[in-house]
Amino acid sequence: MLISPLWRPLKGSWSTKLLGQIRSSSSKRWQARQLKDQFTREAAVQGLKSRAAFKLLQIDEKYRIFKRGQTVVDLGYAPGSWSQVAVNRTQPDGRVLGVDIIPAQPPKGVSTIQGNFLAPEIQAYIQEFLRNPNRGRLRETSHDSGVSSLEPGVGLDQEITQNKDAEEISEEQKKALERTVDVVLSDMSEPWLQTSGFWKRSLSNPYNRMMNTSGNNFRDHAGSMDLCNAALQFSSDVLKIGGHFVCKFYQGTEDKDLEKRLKDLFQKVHRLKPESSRSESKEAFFVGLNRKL
Ligand SMILES: C[S@@+](CC[C@H](N)C(=O)[O-])C[C@H]1O[C@@H](n2cnc3c(N)ncnc32)[C@H](O)[C@@H]1O
Repeated sequence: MLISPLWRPLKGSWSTKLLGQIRSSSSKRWQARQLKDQFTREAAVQGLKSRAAFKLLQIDEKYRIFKRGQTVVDLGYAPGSWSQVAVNRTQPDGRVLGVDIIPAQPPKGVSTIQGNFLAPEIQAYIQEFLRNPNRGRLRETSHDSGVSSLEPGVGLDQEITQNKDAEEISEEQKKALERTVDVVLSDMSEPWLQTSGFWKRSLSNPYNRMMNTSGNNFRDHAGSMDLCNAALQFSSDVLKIGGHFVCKFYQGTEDKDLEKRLKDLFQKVHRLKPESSRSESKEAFFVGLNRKL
């Protein structure tokens, strides 16, 4: 898998430098405009599918959610900048699975499923995909023997498999065996039906096909709560112990309940609004760190 050298720097990375430049500017209005424009421009320069990448990069800089070799599920991946970040941070032996309701060109190194995440049959399909820890994982090319597959994930799963007396594993342990995911990301926003641009048959710019928010705060909030709750329920089924969760939501009356549910599943829960998130928007993020037992 080839990733542009511009992707490499992890320390003092683009977003940090960019934020430094932005903070030093004088006029607030100008600052806000710069922020918007600079992140958009920088995304294009870095070959990122959208400026949304910087939100995840800032979250990762703060909480270090990614590690090499992880399995990451990116819910609502299109056009794909979060998946690009996940591939970059987990390479060379990680795997990233993106799910989206709209068709979009999969970013390099990402396996994708097109479907409505809220549909039980789509979730069953995703879980079936994830059950095999090697499915969707890039194979490394060895110089001597051509292609070699990577070892399956280790940890609790392996421990249980090794210690198990086939008939004696409990229901809890069976469920734990099914958990192969290290990080669940959800940037899902309720999609709105396409109203223009039908002539454009674009997979590389799915934003031409659907908008992300309605402009109605209550509607955006309610829709995002449904999507976040579904992502959280899914995480409780697939996330390994110690795994992490990031979800975007639109702030409103129900977000405290969501935060409570997150606290039941994770050791630490943070609520934040990264600087690359547009200030006029009601969007914010929850980060759940270290899934409990
Ligand atoms: C803000 S965009 C995601 C941007 C992405 N994180 C990136 O960095 O490029 C939100 C995505 O969520 C998707 N989405 C919304 N509801 C969904 C659902 N029920 N199932 C799957 N995808 C959904 C939309 O189609 C849209 O592509």
